[in-house]
This record gives sequence, C-alpha cells and structure tokens, in this order.
Amino acid sequence: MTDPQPSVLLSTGTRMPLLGLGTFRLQGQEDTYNALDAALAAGYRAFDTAAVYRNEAHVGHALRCLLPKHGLSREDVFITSKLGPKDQGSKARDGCLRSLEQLELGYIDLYLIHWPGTQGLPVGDKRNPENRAQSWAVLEEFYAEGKFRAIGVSNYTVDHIKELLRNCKVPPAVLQVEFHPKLSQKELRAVCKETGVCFQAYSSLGTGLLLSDAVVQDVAKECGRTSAQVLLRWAVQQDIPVLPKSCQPERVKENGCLFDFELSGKDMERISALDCGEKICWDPTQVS
Ligand SMILES: NC(=O)C1=CN([C@@H]2O[C@H](COP(=O)(O)OP(=O)(O)OC[C@H]3O[C@@H](n4cnc5c(N)ncnc54)[C@H](OP(=O)(O)O)[C@@H]3O)[C@@H](O)[C@H]2O)C=CC1
Ligand SMILES: O=C1CO[C@H](CO)[C@@H](O)[C@@H]1O
Repeated sequence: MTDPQPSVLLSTGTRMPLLGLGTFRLQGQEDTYNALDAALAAGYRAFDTAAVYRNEAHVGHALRCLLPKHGLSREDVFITSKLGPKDQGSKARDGCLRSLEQLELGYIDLYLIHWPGTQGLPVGDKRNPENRAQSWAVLEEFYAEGKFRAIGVSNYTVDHIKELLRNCKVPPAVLQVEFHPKLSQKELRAVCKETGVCFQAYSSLGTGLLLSDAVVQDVAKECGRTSAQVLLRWAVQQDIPVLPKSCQPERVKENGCLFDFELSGKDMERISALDCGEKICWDPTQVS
C-alpha cells in the first residue's frame, strides 16, 4: 500500500490514514462520485460509510471507477463501514454480508458496530449486551476470514468497552466517537490508550457549528488558515484520525490541507480550553 499521508498503526498491524472523508448525508451517485474524486485528488486515502447512511453502494461504485483514474489500487485506500442497529445480534451475519455486497470492494478495511443499542429494544433492555456480544462474535469471524481487515466499535462508553474487552477473542482496533474542542472525551481516550484501542474522531467540525467559534476563527486568522483546517489540525496534531464530511469539492480539498502547517503549543491550548463536554452531533447511548 502506498502511504502518501500520515497514518496510525492499529493493533492489527495495519495502518489507518489520519485523514478520511466522512460520507454521512452524501447522497446520490453523482455527488458521491464528485466528493470522492476531489478527495482522492487531494490525497485522502480513507472513506467512512455505514449501512445506515444508505450509500455503501454509491461509495463502492465511485471507488471502483475512480481508483484507476487516480492510478490507485484497492490496497491504496482504507474503507470503513458499520453494522446498523437493525442487524445487531442474530442478524449480524446478514448485515456484514450486505455491507460487503453493497461496497463490492472485496474486503472492508475496518468494520464497526455503529452504536451499542439494538433497533426496537429500549436502551436498558437486558438483551442489548447479549446482542452486542453476538454481533462482535460475528465480526471476529469475518476478521478471521480476512473479509474485515480490522474490527472495532463506535459510540461505545467506557462501560461498553470494558464489557467488550472482558468477553472478546479479538480486541477492538478502533473506537470512533464524537470528538472536537468542546468534547475532549478524556476518560474514553485514557481507556483507549491503556488498552491499545485507536481513538478516532467524528464530527470534528462540530457538524459545521464550530466553524464560527471566536477562538477557532482567531487562531485561523493568525495562522492564515481556515477554521475547518484549524479544527482538523488540532485533532491530527494529537494523532487522532479525523473524518470531515463535505459534499462540496472545494471544501473537500480545503479540509485535506492539514499536513503542511503546525499549530503552536499556545494555540493548541487555547483551542483545548474550549472543552465543556458538549455533544453537538447526537447522543447515541439514548438511541436503540
Ligand atoms: N459513528 C457515528 O455515529 C458517526 C460518524 N460520523 C462520521 O463522521 C463524518 C463527519 O461528521 P459529520 O457529523 O458529518 O460532521 P463534520 O463535523 O464533518 O461537519 C460536516 C458539516 O460541515 C460542513 N463543512 C465541511 N467542511 C467545511 C468547510 N471547509 N467549510 C464550511 N463548512 C464545511 C459540511 O457541509 P457541506 O457538505 O455542505 O460542505 C457539513 O454540513 C460523517 O460524515 C460520518 O462519516 C458522523 C457522525 C456520527
Ligand atoms: O453515523 C451517523 C451520523 O450521525 C447521525 C446523527 O446525526 C447518526 O444517526 C448516524 O448514525
């Protein structure tokens, strides 16, 4: 695999790029193709989709067309997808097979349990832990068969991670959660560090809402960058992989220019001081 961009080493021994394109709300073959085309041209080598985004087929199709155009092969890109809550438990095998079929890329680099709940079950229902364990056992099988090159979880709390680590054969390689200056996730990051799980950020731009934050804008002005670049740089400078989403090719390009500048220690601290524990995207622990 050519490695044109910085990456992190996963517990599986494979590497995951620090920069990936988020695809939630990227809809339609044409928009998906154009966003991925701009991303590959800008050096992105990772793409994050999910069964619930209903765009796995579009992402897979776009990549099959675009990889030759950019002189790349399958091994040059890192594809993440996720098991939806309706397939949690007894339907996990079907869900995993469906993602592989929709993407049609041979294998998936990283497959995550999207969130801890099961569709149709109340959050506190006793069947939830059983379903999570059943899903994980299926992910382990696909991992053993090489269909998934790494497996992990998303939106898990510290307790969910501990529950999984107590019972798994293969430990999770990645935890993907909301992370940005207003939500530092200190406890989760400490658990990930202790247990060798790679902590990955989503909604690094605060779904767009942090772009107008006064401190972020001030730092951006000082270093001649955009707010989006400052927010993303703040994360990757801590070795935390990011997944900015944009359906606008110019913004995709802008968000990809992260590795040719550095934030000073003082600016990193000013941005980190924005932490107030605020979830901007959603609260996945309250959703079945
Ligand atoms: N595991 C999970 O549960 C979750 C995973 N994710 C993943 O993380 C990805 C990113 O998170 P997401 O919540 O989408 O939010 P982001 O924080 O990436 O923000 C995306 C929003 O910011 C806008 N935007 C992007 N770049 C710029 C820019 N340079 N200037 C101005 N506006 C910009 C986009 O609009 P526009 O498209 O119009 O440019 C969009 O509205 C998702 O797409 C998904 O892949 C996200 C949420 C939950
Ligand atoms: O991954 C996701 C993106 O964010 C959404 C919330 O806004 C989630 O519903 C979804 O699972």
